[in-house]
Amino acid sequence: MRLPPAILANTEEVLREILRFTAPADTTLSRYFKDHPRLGGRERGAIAEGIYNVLRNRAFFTDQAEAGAGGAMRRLSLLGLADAVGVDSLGGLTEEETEWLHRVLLIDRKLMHKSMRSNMPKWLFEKLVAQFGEDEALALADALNTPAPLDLRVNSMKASREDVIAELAQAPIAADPTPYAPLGLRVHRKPQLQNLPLFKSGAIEVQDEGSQVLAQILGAKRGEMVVDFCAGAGGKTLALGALMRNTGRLYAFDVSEKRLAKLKPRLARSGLSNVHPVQIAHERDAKIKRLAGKIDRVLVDAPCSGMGTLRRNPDVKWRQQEGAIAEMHDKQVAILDGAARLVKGGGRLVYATCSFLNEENDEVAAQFLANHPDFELVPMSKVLAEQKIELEMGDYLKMLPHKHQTDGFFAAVFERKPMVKKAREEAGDTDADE
Ligand SMILES: C[S@@+](CC[C@H](N)C(=O)[O-])C[C@H]1O[C@@H](n2cnc3c(N)ncnc32)[C@H](O)[C@@H]1O
Repeated sequence: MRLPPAILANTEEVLREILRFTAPADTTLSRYFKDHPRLGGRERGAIAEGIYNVLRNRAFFTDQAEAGAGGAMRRLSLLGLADAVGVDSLGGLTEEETEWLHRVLLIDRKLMHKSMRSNMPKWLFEKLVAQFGEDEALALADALNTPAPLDLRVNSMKASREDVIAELAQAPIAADPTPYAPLGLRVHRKPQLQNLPLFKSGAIEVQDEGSQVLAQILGAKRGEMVVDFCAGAGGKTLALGALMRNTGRLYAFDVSEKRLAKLKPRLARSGLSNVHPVQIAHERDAKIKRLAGKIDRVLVDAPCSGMGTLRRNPDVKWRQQEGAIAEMHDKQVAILDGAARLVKGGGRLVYATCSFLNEENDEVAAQFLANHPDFELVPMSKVLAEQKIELEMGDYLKMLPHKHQTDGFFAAVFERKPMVKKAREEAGDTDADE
């Protein structure tokens, strides 16, 4: 059955708002759907997919939509929708539009000029080419412009991976174990999960496999003191709490009250009682000082450009300004510095981002090591071997969608050298005499 012609007007309306780039696309889209309760599930799905297709392919679609009948916004919306559901599923098209859409969608995008094929702002593609070389930059751009699969993390406090696969099969939802994350599942298609008993009981959470690997490499163990310094809504906090088998103490710090509030219902579902959410004002907050030199493992999942998540948030590449990356770098260095004070001698600090840009990754790690002779790098190959994760890496973790089918993630692991009493006192450890 064809989609009603009205969804074209809906798509145009919301696309016009999203392309102003004053708010994240998913926020604008959710608000639009809330304001239009009569739109059905199928219509919502098509509008959302159409919009995301435009954001993914904006350079190519804009070029194609420049000439022709009707307004440019209508032509962009048509391209997004047709790419999502097929030309023949759209109602209310003129003959000319139908013919034009068929023609454009047949273009082999692999043969286009590289900057057009990348569908990225020029500055970003140039950074990618400088970092990866042209061939790999294009492979990465292609992967970033493809929708992400749906990954789940099994909450080991509530079920095993095998239990969940069997229960999902009853729904019936097919899922396979992920190759790297020991508790991950990759679901075929994208079914609604919110109403499944497995979800309501906290046995599963939606989480990209790369994000799961990040939590795993912190190596948090039973009974330890752990800090998730940039916990946000707690994606990694929940994974860490389960890895600690709900023992020890896990502090979930963040500057955002709103994000920490979103952690609360997830915590309730998870069954974890070892998590302590704490809102901090900044990375030098006095609440942190009290724990200086006492923590076994600290995760800094730093605020970043989010470029690694373009498969899910394709608007980020258009919203982010080149100059913001350098500012981000300075912020990341400052947060890592603040968090490092917490780590005890022999303890570990993990710096992570969901970006593939060297300025936010390798360069932050190098600067940290240069400024902190009391920390040394633990090569990622060693960390992964400890965790029995079969992934080939050098010094750092660099997960990339075209290589690992995950979002883009970076991580570096640092270990604090054993501290003598004076160093402990300087770190603010008031129990240094013990
Ligand atoms: C990448 S997000 C964290 C995502 C989260 N760890 C997860 O797995 O869902 C980065 C977080 O850092 C927080 N943040 C920003 N500045 C901070 C600071 N100075 N200290 C602590 N957290 C900060 C942001 O509010 C945001 O929630």
